Amino acid sequence: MYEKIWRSHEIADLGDGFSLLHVDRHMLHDGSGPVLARLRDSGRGVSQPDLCFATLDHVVSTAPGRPVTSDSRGRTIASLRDGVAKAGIRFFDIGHAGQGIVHVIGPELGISLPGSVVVCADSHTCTHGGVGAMGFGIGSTEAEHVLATQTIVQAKLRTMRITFVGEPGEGITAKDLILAAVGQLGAAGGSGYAVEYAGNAIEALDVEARLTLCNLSIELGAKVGMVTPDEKTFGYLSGRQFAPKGELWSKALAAWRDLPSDPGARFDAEVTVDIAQLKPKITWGTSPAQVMDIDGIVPEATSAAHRNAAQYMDVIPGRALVGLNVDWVFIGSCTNSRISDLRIAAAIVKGRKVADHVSAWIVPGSENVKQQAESEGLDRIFKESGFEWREPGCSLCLAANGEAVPSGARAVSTSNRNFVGRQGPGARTHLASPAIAAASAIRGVISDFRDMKD
Ligand SMILES: CC(C)[C@H](C(=O)O)[C@@H](O)C(=O)O
Ligand code: SF4
Repeated sequence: MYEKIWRSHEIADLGDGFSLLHVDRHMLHDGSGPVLARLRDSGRGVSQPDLCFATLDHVVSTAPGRPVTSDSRGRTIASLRDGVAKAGIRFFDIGHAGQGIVHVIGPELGISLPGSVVVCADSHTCTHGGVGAMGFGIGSTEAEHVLATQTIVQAKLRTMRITFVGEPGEGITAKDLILAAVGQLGAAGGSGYAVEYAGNAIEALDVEARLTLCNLSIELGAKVGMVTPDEKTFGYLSGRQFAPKGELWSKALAAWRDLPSDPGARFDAEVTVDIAQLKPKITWGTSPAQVMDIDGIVPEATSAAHRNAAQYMDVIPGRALVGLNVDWVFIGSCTNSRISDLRIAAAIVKGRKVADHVSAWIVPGSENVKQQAESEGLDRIFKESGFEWREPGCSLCLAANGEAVPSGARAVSTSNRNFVGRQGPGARTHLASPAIAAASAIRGVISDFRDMKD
């Protein structure tokens, strides 16, 4: 599939493994203002503004009323607004339909399509592979090149297929599958590869779960992660705002049906992940690869890095995580902030109260997710139980917006990175699924959720 998409976008073979590729969709976020300004200052224009889509997500406040939380953030926001207005780029501003985390709105609005090349100056652009797009993160110089030419120079990646074997057990979600893969392969195990996820368990996932799965490809080191588009994908995209319509839709469908890897296709690497005995996962350390079963024990230290991670996280090798006091719970981010994630969390939270000492936030991934959740009454369920119901954005995922987990506090977070200081200086992050996060908010300690469903 990667080869097919590559070939259909290759404009020129530049030698030494590099090619010039056509870019179908360029997503911009609030880091993109300076790139637009540089392009302007160099006297060049945006070649195809219709193929660019901009939103605000990283630095905007998710508090009601959207306060501007610092002068520099205010300037960042103003710079994007100014840049997209001058370039004539479609822009989803805060408070407007369509706004949200860049990797949530791409698929949701039908901007990212099967077989398309989607780029964004953001490492989690691999997320768009959940609908069968070849999405990858680029640097800001590359983004400038894309704006000027709607093309990009890339080196072809090697291909890896990760096949999940076995039937997933009770309560296993896409987050658990991908954390298991990251744990097995390591944080650099997919480095240099475009990954295709395969197996019955992947086919059984709904489209939003496939987006969650592909989202953590970069935590494997893989720039690209994809799931074969199928009837579920087409059903999901049909009728979305920017998806093709009418005759174009029929033509697109015919092309998309040719995308799956041919039977017998050879991959540079084949990996299997056995999920027959898989348990819901949670990270104990400061890398997404430092992951364990929710009912397991923190592994014994094998290296200085391991000891440092355990020390930073204030966890003890050989002991359980379940039962450890939790101060913060964050349900959000481009990993797990879609409507299906909020429904899972709401089912656990309903009729229960968040523990008194826990600050618990729900940050919907987009305006559309927020509105859908409100139309289903999920916001009331969350608010009545003591969660904060926030505006869409990256929020506590990276703490670049005036929102942070305090130093020394322990958070259960549905995001994708648990690096030192990621959610705020000194903050301790355990990555897990929305179900584990919701259960932990209610009990006030790290919790399994499998005994909590109604
Ligand atoms: C700020 C942005 C460039 C960054 C990324 O590239 O991924 C962020 O989204 C992240 O998740 O760390
Ligand atoms: S939600 Fe987090 S991971 Fe996703 S784009 Fe925003 S900061 Fe990056």
